Amino acid sequence: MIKPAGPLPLEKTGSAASADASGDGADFFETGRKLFAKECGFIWAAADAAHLPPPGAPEIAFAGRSNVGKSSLLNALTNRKTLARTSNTPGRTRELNFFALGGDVDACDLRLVDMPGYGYAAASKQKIASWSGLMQDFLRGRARLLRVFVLIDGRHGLKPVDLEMLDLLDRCAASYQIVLTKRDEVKAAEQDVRAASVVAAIAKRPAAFPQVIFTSALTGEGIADLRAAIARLLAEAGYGRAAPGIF
Ligand SMILES: Nc1nc2c(ncn2[C@@H]2O[C@H](COP(=O)(O)OP(=O)(O)OP(=O)(O)O)[C@@H](O)[C@H]2O)c(=O)[nH]1
Ligand SMILES: [Mg+2]
Repeated sequence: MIKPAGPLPLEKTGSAASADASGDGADFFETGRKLFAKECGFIWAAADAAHLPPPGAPEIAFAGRSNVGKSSLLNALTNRKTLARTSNTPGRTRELNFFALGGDVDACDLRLVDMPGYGYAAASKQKIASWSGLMQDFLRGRARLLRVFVLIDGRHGLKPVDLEMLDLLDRCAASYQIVLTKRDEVKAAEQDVRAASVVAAIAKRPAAFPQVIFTSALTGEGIADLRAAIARLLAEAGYGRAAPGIF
């Protein structure tokens, strides 16, 4: 990937994601496609740490500034229009929303967590404090949280408030990976430059995965790459192919 490769066909942009992790010729694009073709449904909402779902399936979470496109990306990944509620109004998603892929709350292949956005200008101090508390409790307490995908607006790159989020993730030792969004709004000539500057900016961060994926929920660019990266992550964590029958 996961480094975007401009005009190349999508499947070719994902060479790193599709590379064989275990020496047996695994095709993570195909595994990812199959995984995300499964049924997916909303299973849980948590407005505070006391009401998180009991641990079970592996989890990945999507974080990012308000309006960056978290809910839209979740819909694109799962090929649904209205799984997660999207909005033009920043701050729409106010709780941690859990979705189950390929099962229900008790048993599924993967839980997807849509996180409330940060950097919402109109948010009160009290709201910001409760958001930070919820984030910390969630990030520190989830043994099966495999990775947090931090969405960054591809038109702007990393903002100070994004760096604060990365600091929090580093402090919580929560593995994270940057996903650039709204690729359709960025000129082809600027895409590689934007991705390279983000890769350079996170190079020394302890919990950061060093590769970046550039996506568009609108055109679908990069979505197959992201699915492949997730399939690979699951396999490397011992789920999926390592546990026959899961997917
Ligand atoms: N052009 C373009 N617009 C997008 C893309 N993804 C999301 N958007 C738009 O960005 C706005 C915000 O999208 P959401 O998915 O609701 O953003 P969010 O990050 O979930 O926002 P909060 O829940 O408020 O934190 C909507 O108007 C979307 O249509 C994209 O890939 N390309
Ligand atoms: Mg949202």
